[in-house]
Amino acid sequence: MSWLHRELETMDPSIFLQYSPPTNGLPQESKLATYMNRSTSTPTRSLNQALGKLSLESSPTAIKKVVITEFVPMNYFAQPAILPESPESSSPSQLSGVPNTSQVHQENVGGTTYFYSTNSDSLNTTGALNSSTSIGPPEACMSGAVGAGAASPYATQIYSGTPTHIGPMTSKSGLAASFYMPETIRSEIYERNDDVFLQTDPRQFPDLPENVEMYSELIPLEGSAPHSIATSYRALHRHTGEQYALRRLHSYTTSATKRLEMWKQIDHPNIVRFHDWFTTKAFGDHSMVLVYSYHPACVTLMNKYLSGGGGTNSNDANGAFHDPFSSDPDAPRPYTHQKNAMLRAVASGALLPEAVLWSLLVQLTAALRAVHTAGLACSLDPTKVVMNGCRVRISWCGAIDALHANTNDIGQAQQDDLTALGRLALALACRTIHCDNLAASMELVARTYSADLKNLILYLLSSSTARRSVTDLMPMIGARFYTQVEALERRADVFEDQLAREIDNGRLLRILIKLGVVNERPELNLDASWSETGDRYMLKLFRDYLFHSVTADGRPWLDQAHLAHCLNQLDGGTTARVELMSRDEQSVLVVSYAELKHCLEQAFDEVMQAAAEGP
Ligand SMILES: Nc1ncnc2c1ncn2[C@@H]1O[C@H](COP(=O)(O)OP(=O)(O)OP(=O)(O)O)[C@@H](O)[C@H]1O
Repeated sequence: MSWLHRELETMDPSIFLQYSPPTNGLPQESKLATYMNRSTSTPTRSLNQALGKLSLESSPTAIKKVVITEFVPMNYFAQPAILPESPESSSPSQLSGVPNTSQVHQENVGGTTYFYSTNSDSLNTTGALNSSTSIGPPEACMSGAVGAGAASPYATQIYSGTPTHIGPMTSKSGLAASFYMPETIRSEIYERNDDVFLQTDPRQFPDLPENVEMYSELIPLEGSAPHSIATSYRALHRHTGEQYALRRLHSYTTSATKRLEMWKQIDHPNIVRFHDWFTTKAFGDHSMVLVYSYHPACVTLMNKYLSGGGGTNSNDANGAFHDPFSSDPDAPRPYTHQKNAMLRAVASGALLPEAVLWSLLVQLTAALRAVHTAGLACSLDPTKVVMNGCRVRISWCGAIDALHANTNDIGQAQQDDLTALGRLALALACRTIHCDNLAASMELVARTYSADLKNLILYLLSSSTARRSVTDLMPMIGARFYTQVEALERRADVFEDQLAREIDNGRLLRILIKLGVVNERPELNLDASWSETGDRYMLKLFRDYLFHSVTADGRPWLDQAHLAHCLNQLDGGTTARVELMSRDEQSVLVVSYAELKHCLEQAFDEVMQAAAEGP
């Protein structure tokens, strides 16, 4: 039986097709013919000329009954290496090289007909490449960056692997562990996503107003203690859909908002951004609401390092030291208890590595520097410093200024900030806020940490009348500043690597979506000129090759690396060739990925146009 008949037998979906006389030897209803006729840039004429020389074993009848066979995947995976050599006799054109003619030749190997197209390289792949990055119209895609150069990077788009300077990242301790271990970064991102996507149902808080100015879906922030002065909420901006943190000052309002205006100008990576304020009666009183950026999965320094976060062991999941007195922070503590708490922290290995302490201090001094330079002060407090990941931010800045509008002495408030930083540094070093006995606490610091850390704390806590400044801390921080910068650079490297992977994933997803959209659309299946013909037929065979390959003994052949490799080749529209076998295994088309990509773009555009046409 000739390949032509075998093609006809598998043709789908019409039961009876009116026979059209062959044009140059190729019947028009043949899937191959419809593919080869699909555009002027394809080798229609050459193919038809080549096929015109074929001698058919039998002539088709006037009306051909088409048998629809059930698909059985039998397109055994074949490496390009096993493709037959280009037959010298069947075509004057070359298989490889840079062809400038549109020619097709064929060869029959063991009853299977191989069709070679030699013009695929001359397809205008650049345009197709650029549009492939998007599943929408070209202007909506992010292809600007890749389309700009003459040689598109997509032309060789295969995943480049992890750069050698990134890995291997074996387990590390101290700053490295929390700053740039990929697993740590990944778990931080999951935590944030959990916070954003696994949202608490606002209906759990029926007492809260549905809308407060431009904000809705108010949820009290986890951990916020209900009291009469202030409450914190997470809320959604009704227009932008973005999340914000709201700080409501109960039954309070002020017209002295000069400092709040100044806070609005401060944009610093270690300060939670203050955006706006407004007054409202939505809560049933006359409240003032301050609006801040929302940082998902935040935890206060107090909860993370100083109060044990409710953990039952001396070390909780965050590595926080559990102080048995923390349930009652106001309880008086005898000296021995303080010292014992610190010694237990030492014994249980709960003390923070010095590099982590310096990282926190560098970030906090950077924040204080920005605040003080702007002529403001922020009342540093471990319950008002939040962390997510390894980033520290001072939260609710400006709330004190709203409450004590313009009355407090900024110079004194800045000195208080430095003292508060000293207390915080000491508390972090001892893993407890109960460091009232300065001598005992400093003894522990001196025993465990460097002299620089001890001097920094002593400087900040000194009661001399000399005016202290945050810039004086720089010599004490010294070269540790470089450690922080280096850690951040390493972190940026890890992010870049992860981003490169995500970009690749995005590309492959887009191309998979396109293939899925185009292949065997049920609503167009009744149209014989669509799913089984033209560009779509090639894509269908490619889909079979990609996902339905089987081993020689008929088992599914699965190799995800091969899948990703082929999809990358398709997205890149490379000149590499792939052999696509018809489902009856009697015909094989040898096409380049550039040609397949062209088919995909055309077919996808058709679907897009059909979708845009409307009823
Ligand atoms: N900008 C922010 N984005 C996201 N979460 C935040 C932000 N600022 C603070 N948080 C989190 O909100 C929670 C509550 O903070 P809040 O300061 O209201 O707590 P609180 O201990 O009740 O303080 P107060 O008694 O002063 O109200 C904390 O767990 C903190 O991590």
